[in-house]
Amino acid sequence: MLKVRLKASQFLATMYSTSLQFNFRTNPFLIPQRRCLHPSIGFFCSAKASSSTSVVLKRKRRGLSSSSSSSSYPSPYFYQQNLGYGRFAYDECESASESDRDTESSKQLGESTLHNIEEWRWKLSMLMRKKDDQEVVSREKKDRRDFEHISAVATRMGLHCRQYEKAVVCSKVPLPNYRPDLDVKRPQREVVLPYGLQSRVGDLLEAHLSKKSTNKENLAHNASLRGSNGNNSPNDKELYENEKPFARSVVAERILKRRSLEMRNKQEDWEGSPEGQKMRELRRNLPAYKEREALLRAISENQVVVVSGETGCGKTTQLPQYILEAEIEAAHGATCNIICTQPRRISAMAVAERVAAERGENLGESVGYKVRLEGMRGRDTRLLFCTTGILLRRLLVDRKLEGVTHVIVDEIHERGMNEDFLLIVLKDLLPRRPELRLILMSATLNAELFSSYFGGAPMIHIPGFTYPVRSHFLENILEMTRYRLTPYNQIDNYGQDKMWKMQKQTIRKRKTQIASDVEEALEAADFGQYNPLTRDSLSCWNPDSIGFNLIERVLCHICRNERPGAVLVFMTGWDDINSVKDQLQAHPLLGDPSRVLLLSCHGSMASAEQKLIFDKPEDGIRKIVLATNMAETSITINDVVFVVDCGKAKETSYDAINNTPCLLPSWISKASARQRKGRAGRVQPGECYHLYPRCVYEAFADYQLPELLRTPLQSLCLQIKSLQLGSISDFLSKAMQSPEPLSVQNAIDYLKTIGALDENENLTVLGKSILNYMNLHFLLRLLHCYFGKR
Ligand SMILES: Nc1ncnc2c1ncn2[C@@H]1O[C@H](COP(=O)(O)OP(=O)(O)OP(=O)(O)O)[C@@H](O)[C@H]1O
Repeated sequence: MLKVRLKASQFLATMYSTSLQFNFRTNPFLIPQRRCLHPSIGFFCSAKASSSTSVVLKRKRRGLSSSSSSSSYPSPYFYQQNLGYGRFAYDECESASESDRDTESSKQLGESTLHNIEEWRWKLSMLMRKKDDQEVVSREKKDRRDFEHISAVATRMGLHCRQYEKAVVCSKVPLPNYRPDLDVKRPQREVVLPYGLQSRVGDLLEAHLSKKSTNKENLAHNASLRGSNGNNSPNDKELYENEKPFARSVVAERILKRRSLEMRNKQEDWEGSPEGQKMRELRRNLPAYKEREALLRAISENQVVVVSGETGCGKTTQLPQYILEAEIEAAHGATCNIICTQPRRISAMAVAERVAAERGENLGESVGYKVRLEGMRGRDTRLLFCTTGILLRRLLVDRKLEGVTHVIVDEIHERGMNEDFLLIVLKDLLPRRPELRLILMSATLNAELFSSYFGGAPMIHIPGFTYPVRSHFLENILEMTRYRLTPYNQIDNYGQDKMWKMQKQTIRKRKTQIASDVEEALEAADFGQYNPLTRDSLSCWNPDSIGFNLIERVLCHICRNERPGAVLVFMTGWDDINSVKDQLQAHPLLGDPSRVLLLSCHGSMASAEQKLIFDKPEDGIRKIVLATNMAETSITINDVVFVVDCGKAKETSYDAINNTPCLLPSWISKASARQRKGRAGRVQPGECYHLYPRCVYEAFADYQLPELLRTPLQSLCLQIKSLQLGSISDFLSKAMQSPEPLSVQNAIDYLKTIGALDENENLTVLGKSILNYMNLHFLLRLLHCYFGKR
């Protein structure tokens, strides 16, 4: 017994170190739908208004008339609508790679913490400029002096500013004494209804209302008949009961037909308008357009189609739109229901926004999105962009995806855990839903693998299109910048956390296969054609460091010598981003807010903050975005001309020495490097600076190993049981690339030995506690992120 307990506690410790990974990435189902964790954690209590730092409410875009609010405070209805309460049923967990958030630097006693007043000025001037936006909400910790500072800036700009407990609001309209949406003591909570129930209630209500009016007409008609024919006609009850099934289906049909025709008229109006024609012209220039008919034909003739499209070809923004347009043209707009999954929140939101704009609509009309804690979807939304986790969560309560006509899974080449899980579940579903269409989209050319998994599904390839993007590898960068690498200028400075991070840098040195390949490639490389300084530098290049100083030098080079345009820097995680940002802020050029706007983009940031990366800075200011691999796929930042790629991303792997799983930076794949490069050149020519030599790039794997194969199996098995996906080995054997059966069996045996699974492979109380413990750790981590405490 003692032995078992000991093992269980060891296991818990192991889980503790990895729980974030599994809660976020692998198990979107585990997060309770009730999201209010603690009254003081505003961002968990509601949707939009709950972002941790700033939120911009868009009034007009959500269909509120501007007249109702030009001078007065918005009604509670406004907040109800704008905050998205009760509108969406599904929630999603955050991916681990996006969630490793570090603490904010601690405050100095008695000193104002408002180190980012320039950022505030910029945010407020953006607010002034955007006529659709009404206010900025910040939940960062502030004291009275900070508030006064912000309030003074806002007042000078003619804005209204108020503090509601921990939140500060700057608004174009006068603010009330009390804001229910910012009340952390009595937070408004989202009422979560399962999707199926929501739509059933909607349909029943609609049918009921239409039937009521039909019945009224019939009753009037019968009354007149009775008046003339005496008592020979059927009584009212009989009439009502006989009519019921007939009326319901006919009424529903009529409503759907009417809506479909309305959608078609609206689409035709837009296509005929000058703006619509201009947009059409732009869209026609994308390579996907040439394949439009072939794609639509393949989709109508086959249940599964695999589309491989290189970066910039238009697969993400165009293909879902082609299906929607075709359905609307065929007057089936109101009956189609297309779901397109994206691996990340930011891409789901940004793509939905772009597609809505291409259709001349506001978000929430025919195109919407749903991501963790927020979304925008209306009655007529027929094309919904959501994260993979959201769809998985829906599948848990709506196993047949009732009403859904098309599922599009984008960026499947990334082979994240959620995507692989989703494919197993969808493959199971297809025979039970023969009319459902599944379209798999991959950015790169590994379509055969997916096609054979789905029984030889047809493949369509779309060539990519980007404006020319020049690649510069480390050797060229060193020549260009004349920067000299020494053993001493490659130690990344993580500020306060230096000791801890230094240990982490040592851990990085433990060799993985790819690290050995990189070393071999470096040994075999011949840099003979480069000048001696460059050769010296290359000989002491440290592949284990991210290279903060080199990044600084490259950014300086771009700012001083290159044409205007934003820079997107790919880092590995929140800790790197923060440390580099601190370093850059201390630099005379890069830290000068009148010349450089420094922004970060990371998975644990609020969506409103993430979206700032799409805004254009003022003329003469260069935008530099420090992002994780979350900005790698599907998004287009219009003004990005330069990409800086550190060549690494965080991924789960085993620390073989401690025998614990961990999330550590490792080399990316060639596919990822191409995707990173592809973020430049989407609307104009660009440059990509890879901070590693070309020979290292050649040593990269073509694709990253699927997360399913990198993830520790014990926790994976527990996840499968908690999701009620049947026998663990049966489920895993259905994966596109399943783990070794022996390893699966060992993991199951281990879980049985410690008592997490019983003899029949059911979760025991201990197993459930482990999962809850993992959730608890997840919550602690969130609290830690929110309050900035270690
Ligand atoms: N927000 C935007 N603003 C301007 N142009 C855009 C925007 N979004 C997309 N585009 C244009 O549409 C093209 C296709 O974008 P899309 O996201 O569909 O590409 P993709 O084929 O999915 O590539 P990737 O997988 O690399 O994201 C872009 O290269 C760009 O020219």
